[in-house]
Amino acid sequence: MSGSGGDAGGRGSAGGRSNTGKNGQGGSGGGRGNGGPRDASRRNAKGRERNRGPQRNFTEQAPSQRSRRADPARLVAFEVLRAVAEEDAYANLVLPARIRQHHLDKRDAGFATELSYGALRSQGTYDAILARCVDRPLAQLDPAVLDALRIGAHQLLAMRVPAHAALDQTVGLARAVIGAGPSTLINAVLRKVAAHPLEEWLDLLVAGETDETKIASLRYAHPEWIVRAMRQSLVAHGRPAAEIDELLEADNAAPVVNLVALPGLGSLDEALENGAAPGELVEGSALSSGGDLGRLASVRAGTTRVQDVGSQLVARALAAVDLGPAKDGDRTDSAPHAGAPEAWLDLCAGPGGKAALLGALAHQRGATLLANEPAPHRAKLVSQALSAIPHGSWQVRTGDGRDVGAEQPERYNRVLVDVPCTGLGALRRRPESRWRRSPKDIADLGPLQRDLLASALAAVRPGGVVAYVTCSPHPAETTAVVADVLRKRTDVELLDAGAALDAVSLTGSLGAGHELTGQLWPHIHQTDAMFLALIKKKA
Ligand SMILES: C[S@@+](CC[C@H](N)C(=O)[O-])C[C@H]1O[C@@H](n2cnc3c(N)ncnc32)[C@H](O)[C@@H]1O
Repeated sequence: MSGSGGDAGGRGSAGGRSNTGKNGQGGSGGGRGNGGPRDASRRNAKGRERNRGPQRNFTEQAPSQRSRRADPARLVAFEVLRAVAEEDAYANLVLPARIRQHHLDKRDAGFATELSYGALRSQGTYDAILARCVDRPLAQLDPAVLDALRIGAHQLLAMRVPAHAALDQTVGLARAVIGAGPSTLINAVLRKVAAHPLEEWLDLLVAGETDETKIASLRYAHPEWIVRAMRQSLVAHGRPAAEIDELLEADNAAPVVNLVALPGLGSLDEALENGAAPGELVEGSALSSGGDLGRLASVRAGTTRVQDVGSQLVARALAAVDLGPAKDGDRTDSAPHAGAPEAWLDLCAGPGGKAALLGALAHQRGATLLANEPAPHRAKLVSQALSAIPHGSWQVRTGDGRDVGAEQPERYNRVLVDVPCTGLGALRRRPESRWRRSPKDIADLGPLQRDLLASALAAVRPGGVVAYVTCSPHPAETTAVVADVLRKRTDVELLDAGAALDAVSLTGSLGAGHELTGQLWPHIHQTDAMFLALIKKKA
């Protein structure tokens, strides 16, 4: 047996399998030869370290006799886990900073990414395994020790790191940054973890369990309430509950990096010449080949941007709605006169991904875009995102979107309201978020989501359209919000959002529609689980 990580570099059924190669971030297999920090001799082309021997040859040295040096890539992963736990940091923000700070090369950066993301994503499953290997409740462990154990567990169970290297290096890391005492415990516990490969551990954990939610929670490393929420979401949007395993598994895969060329401004040529593949779902998109995107001139210029295809589809669907010819009867006191260029509004714009695409589309059509965002630092990001689009066709407003409807009634032809949500549809991107969120977040966000949609409906002119968007498929954030707000009004109607998504897709049949709303899925469309409702205000 080649160690539990023998083939685990990639797939498997349990949460947190590493998918290093998939997004091109490569993962150095990290294991450094026989554990020496700079021995890359065993790494393959993707930087993974092969687990050569059939045996798990652990060193017989006592932890106290081993290296006190922390391998920089493992140190970065450890620091990321610590920052997430202690400072409520976001891994995707803190990781690049630590990689720079420790001057990691590309392979080590890939390894640190795989290790930190994997250990965070699969935390629930690893904790269940560790609980069987520690003689006290995990809550009684020093949190730093627990994070070191999670890092060790991920190397042993889900990466192509030889068991002896995973063990020696994790113990060395613990000695260097926590102390000699805990390293003995870490050594003993990780030896127990290494006794079974991941699949065997999962079988042990679920043995005798009949509750499907608990089983899926352990197998796919999601909190039980999210398993239930996602199953409920599938059914609410007309998909079989049986897809839950595929959906949860998709959450554990590293998301592909998609590019968008801003219409009329950007080009994908350079990206395609550098190995990117043309996007298959929506025009003007490409699948990045990974690596440093900053080397592409159009990315540096901001005319080609990283953006999930789901986001591209919903923005394009809003822009493509046929509003028919403007009529004089559409006019209100505050509305632009008939025949005037269209006015578009992005009510919740930060950090500006969809605003950039909408801004470019608006510019192409001679329309203008107002991008609103209340958080000043995020409003700045919106301005940066829009800066590649000729000035004069867009503006940024820093303020509460709930006020816009009253301040600027019936002014806009097209309004995007991409509301703050739980992000349950984008768990792939935020490895720690599934463990941070709680059902209370859904309840807490509900009033704001309804108020923002009401403000958007007040701001749209008769004959205009509002796109209500979330990156969560949860019915409490999607269909229930739309139903509640629409129930009170007779002046609006739902357009067929599934058909609108099809109309802007290259395939023409995404299968995302259900009862006039649209829902994209990671396991079906390889996008974030974006929800779209298109609401037209009657003329
Ligand atoms: C889901 S994000 C929008 C993502 C954005 N559309 C994009 O594609 O980059 C929601 C945004 O709503 C903002 N927000 C929060 N409260 C708001 C409010 N009261 N009015 C308007 N926007 C708000 C958040 O700061 C956040 O930037």
